[in-house]
Amino acid sequence: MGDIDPAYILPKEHRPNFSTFVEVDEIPIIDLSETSQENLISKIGKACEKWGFFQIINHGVPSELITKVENEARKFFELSIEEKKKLKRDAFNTTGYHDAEHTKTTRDWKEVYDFLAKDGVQIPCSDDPHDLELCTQKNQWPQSLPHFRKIMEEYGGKLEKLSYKLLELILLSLGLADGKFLDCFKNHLSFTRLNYYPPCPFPDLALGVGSHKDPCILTVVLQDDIGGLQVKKNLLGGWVPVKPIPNALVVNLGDVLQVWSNDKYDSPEHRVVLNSQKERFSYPFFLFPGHHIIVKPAEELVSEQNPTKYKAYNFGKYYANRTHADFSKQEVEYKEIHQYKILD
Ligand SMILES: O=C(O)CCC(=O)C(=O)O
Ligand SMILES: [Fe+2]
Repeated sequence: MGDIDPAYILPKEHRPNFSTFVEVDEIPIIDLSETSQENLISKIGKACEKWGFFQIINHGVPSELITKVENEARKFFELSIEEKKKLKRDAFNTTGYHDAEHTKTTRDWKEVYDFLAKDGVQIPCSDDPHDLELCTQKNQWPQSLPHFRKIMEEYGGKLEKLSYKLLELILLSLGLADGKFLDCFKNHLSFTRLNYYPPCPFPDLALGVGSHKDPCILTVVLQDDIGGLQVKKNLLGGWVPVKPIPNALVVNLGDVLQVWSNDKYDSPEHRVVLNSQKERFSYPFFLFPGHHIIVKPAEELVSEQNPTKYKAYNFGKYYANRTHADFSKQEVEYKEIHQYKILD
């Protein structure tokens, strides 16, 4: 990555201004081994309402497994570009390797590898509401790394289970039944991602991931000790770093929870800033519903005084729109959740 490819250069107003990061360590840390379920739900509810972001400790993902994931991920990204491109993702099969993801209209300075929790699930092939064709998604594993698949499947499985537990607690914090939305997970599109952010010679012009809201239900991320993830907090005047804490996992809410909660909770904007000297790795798990799901506010949270704030939308079509926008600098920005908002 020598000469600056203009695809990476952000519009001026979106460039990171390294002098305006707000150093507060207020993003809540929640201990999942807390014995009082009531306290736990209350802490999670407060964190969701104020930040939409929190870190969890004592989450039950073994540190030996985390070390193995880190080693395998490093080996994967060190493979030759030809090897990695054998697993290249395309607009119709969204799993595997990709080095040209775009957030909004700018290319991200990163390489990714994605694998689904449920191999072989289907998503709509396009976002055209009249096109009913479905595309089958197949995981693509690197043949030259004999332990990679087993380790990654174990990690993905642990994060999936943890995500259900977090969702239950979040639903309880909203006063909803913990089993609500269970029917969403038949053929769900959840996936694990390995992110590799190489050192960047122009960290003031580009981002590892541009400012975005996750389109999923919630995200659980393991990050290394380099730092770079930031959450937007207008009240504090800008971008707040999500500080790496050894053995913690970062949790953030996605757009689906924003809609289900009828705006009681927000899916926060976040981004990843780059480092000119050091590479960074992170390993998120994104909890998604199945493509057939219609997303709309929970009826228990809608009343005459608090009417529904969103038009219902088909998750699969929304997802297909996002997936296709990942590939190029497009004229039209991808769909975002505010476009479904019912304006008063
Ligand atoms: O690298 C990270 O810490 C988070 C990346 C992220 O926000 C994403 O992949 O959606
Ligand atoms: Fe994200």
